Amino acid sequence: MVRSYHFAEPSPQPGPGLSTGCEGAHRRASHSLAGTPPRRARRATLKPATIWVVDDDRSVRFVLVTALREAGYRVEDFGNAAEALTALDERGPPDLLFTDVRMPGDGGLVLLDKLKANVPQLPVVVMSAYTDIASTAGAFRGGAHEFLSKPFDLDEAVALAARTLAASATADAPEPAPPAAAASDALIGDTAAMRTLFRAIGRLAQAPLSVLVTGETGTGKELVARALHRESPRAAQPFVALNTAAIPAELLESELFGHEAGAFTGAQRRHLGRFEQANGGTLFLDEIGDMPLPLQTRLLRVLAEGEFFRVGGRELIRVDVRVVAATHQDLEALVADGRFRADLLHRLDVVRLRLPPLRERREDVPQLAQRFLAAAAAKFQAPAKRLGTPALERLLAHDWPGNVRELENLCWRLAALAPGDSIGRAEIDEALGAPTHNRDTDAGRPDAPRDEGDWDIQLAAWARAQLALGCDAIHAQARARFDRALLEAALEHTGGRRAEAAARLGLGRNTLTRKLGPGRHRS
Ligand SMILES: Nc1ncnc2c1ncn2[C@@H]1O[C@H](COP(=O)(O)OP(=O)(O)OP(=O)(O)O)[C@@H](O)[C@H]1O
Repeated sequence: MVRSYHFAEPSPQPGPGLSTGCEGAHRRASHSLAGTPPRRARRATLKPATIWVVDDDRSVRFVLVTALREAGYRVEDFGNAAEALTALDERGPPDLLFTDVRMPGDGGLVLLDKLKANVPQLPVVVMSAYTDIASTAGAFRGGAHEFLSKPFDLDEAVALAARTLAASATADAPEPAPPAAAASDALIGDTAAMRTLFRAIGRLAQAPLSVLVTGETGTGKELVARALHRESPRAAQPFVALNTAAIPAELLESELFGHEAGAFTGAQRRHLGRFEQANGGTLFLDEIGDMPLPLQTRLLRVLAEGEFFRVGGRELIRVDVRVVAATHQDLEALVADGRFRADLLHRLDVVRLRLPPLRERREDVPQLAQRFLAAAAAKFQAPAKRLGTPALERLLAHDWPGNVRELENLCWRLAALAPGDSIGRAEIDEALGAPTHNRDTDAGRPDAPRDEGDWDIQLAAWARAQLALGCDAIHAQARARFDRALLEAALEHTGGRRAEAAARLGLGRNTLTRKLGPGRHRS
């Protein structure tokens, strides 16, 4: 059984660009410890490991401390960083420390810094409800052993404690990486898949490994590559991107490796290739699946040896470049077809990051749309347009084949073209190129474009919008609207005659009266 706790997690907060249309939106605040206790982590004969939990949220402390104690650890908890540091002076370090990031006084990252300065070997798990790249990368850069997104599954937290303690018993203290350049975090997402991705980026940014980013077009592969660079020790060096599919095959070699003057017709001057331009930094090779086979062979050699000749050159050039490759194609299928070298795939694919399509993380749509509308408004020096609930429902129902890029383009179009400050459903329909539905003018038209069978699709879209906006108890809301729609249609059909309306609906008259509630005229 999975044990979990839930508490006030920052859900995408409706900001100035969004209206919620949701009366009952509130943050959840409950926790539960019910469930099977995990196996005891230490045998009774061994001295149990000591774990400290630092968090200003009493309920988080309570559930985590209880779960860790149940697992056999000696656990102490502290409401702030200063208390933990005092205890460190008095009693020496624990074997493992969990700390929250945002706390009154010194935050968790400051505590992490102080701990790493005094007891570098102490493994620290950083916990936060804010799983963006700035937070995860900041934690790993500061020397965190692991990043735990709140709310977390308690069994997972206990298992993480066991793993960390086991690893720290054998490992040397990790070298804290030098601070990377501060930068704004452009990747938006609050779904579980994106949080997992942000944690992976935060961790991978510190490691000099090749990364293969996969995902459909427009899912943000280049943004991921930029974030990996920005948060890495290479941040002060260049980030150079090359879209393999956009360059004619015959020019690609010289684009990558450069050429000497006179190397081929038209090569009047020496040209430094992208590898040289990226020296010390990161080279992003987009659409790697489109690279011609002969060039794949050359790339493989360069990646293996770290050196190459410019086209037409005799000087051996050595570079230190981290390569991040991306593709929307199935590289394994290309390998099977003989169109991609298996050994190159293995070299590029040391770590793979998969970006989910937007339709698999629709809950991120409101936040993304809000960000894009705000960016467009800033550019146009105009107030940001707002998305009404029907518009949001329509956005949530769309499948986004072009992913985030399609949403971004749509928002810019709306910001430029939609009349008025509030964007309605019809404008989204129009911008998406779908037939325009207008409740007022379409109602009653026999040829109304609204498909009679699509109300369940619209209901699903409404539910997604409400959930994305943080509304609770939406079943009751939906049922009330469902009943109202049926009752009103039936009463309209029977000219207001309740008995007949009830019969046509297959309801008892009393049930219909109850559902109509007080204040309805009797017929
Ligand atoms: N998570 C995100 N948060 C904010 N903006 C995003 C996000 N993902 C993508 N974008 C925006 O969407 C657009 C497309 O992103 P990007 O170019 O990184 O996608 P891609 O997967 O590399 O696309 P392609 O495969 O077509 O090259 C960019 O303008 C980018 O800023």
